[in-house]
Amino acid sequence: MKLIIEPDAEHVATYAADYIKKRINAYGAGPDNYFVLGLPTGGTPVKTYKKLIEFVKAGELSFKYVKTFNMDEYVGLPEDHPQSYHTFMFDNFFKHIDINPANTHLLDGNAKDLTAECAAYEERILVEGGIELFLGGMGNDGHVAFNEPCSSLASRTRIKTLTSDTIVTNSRFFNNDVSKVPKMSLTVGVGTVFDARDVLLLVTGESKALALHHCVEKGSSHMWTASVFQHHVNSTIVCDEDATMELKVKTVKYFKDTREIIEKNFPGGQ
Ligand SMILES: N[C@@H]1[C@@H](O)[C@H](O)[C@@H](COP(=O)(O)O)O[C@@H]1O
Repeated sequence: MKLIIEPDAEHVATYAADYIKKRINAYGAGPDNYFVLGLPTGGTPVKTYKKLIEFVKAGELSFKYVKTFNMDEYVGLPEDHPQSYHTFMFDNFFKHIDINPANTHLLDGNAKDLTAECAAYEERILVEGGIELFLGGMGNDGHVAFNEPCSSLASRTRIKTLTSDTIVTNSRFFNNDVSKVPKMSLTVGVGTVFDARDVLLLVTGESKALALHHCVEKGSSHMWTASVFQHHVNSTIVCDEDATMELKVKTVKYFKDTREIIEKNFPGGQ
């Protein structure tokens, strides 16, 4: 697992958007070769989406041959609810770029058979050849997608009950009224994200510092599900300085030095 430390959230977004642009452009996507991109919701990726939109408007990037799979969705929230992840993705990203809506995939939290919906989602990802790059965020408790603490690190797409911590945290999007936050979600599993050929997680702000410490400096554990990416051959966390507050000075120095040496001498190295 690589750790890239940027000064602030704006630079994290710049790094992430540049990374995604380079990966898509280098892939040589075309009608017979779609780039499959996994996407998150949450406050953290919004700045990255803005920068990707700017690239599309400037003609530097196209989503014509990109297919997307979102990480998760609330159960029982109407698709057109202002806080559904369907609405979030459309408003913050899809409506501004040149993607064919048929190529965007989100779990249906109102499906009659939620278990079948999850199985079909896994199947769809396989049919598309797997996910090339999964962009993600991280919860304050180190969760990835809605894989709350104690989720199996091998889990697949499924129904997941939210912890009270996540419900309270997400109540900021529901007028701070916890009673309005759905208690269940559909989410890709930790294993589903792990299967992506490339994983890029964005972590900003001091509220994520303890989670970052556990995911980078402690052992991999189902208590901090994003820690599993320690075992991934091609995973990167991009964080800001505020998120490093709980890391050892030695760890921060190592990753900063490594980055400098690599960028100078071995571009593309680990
Ligand atoms: N399901 C989402 C996650 O995918 C996201 O990473 C997390 C953190 O969100 P934020 O970026 O707003 O801190 O929130 C929710 O739990």
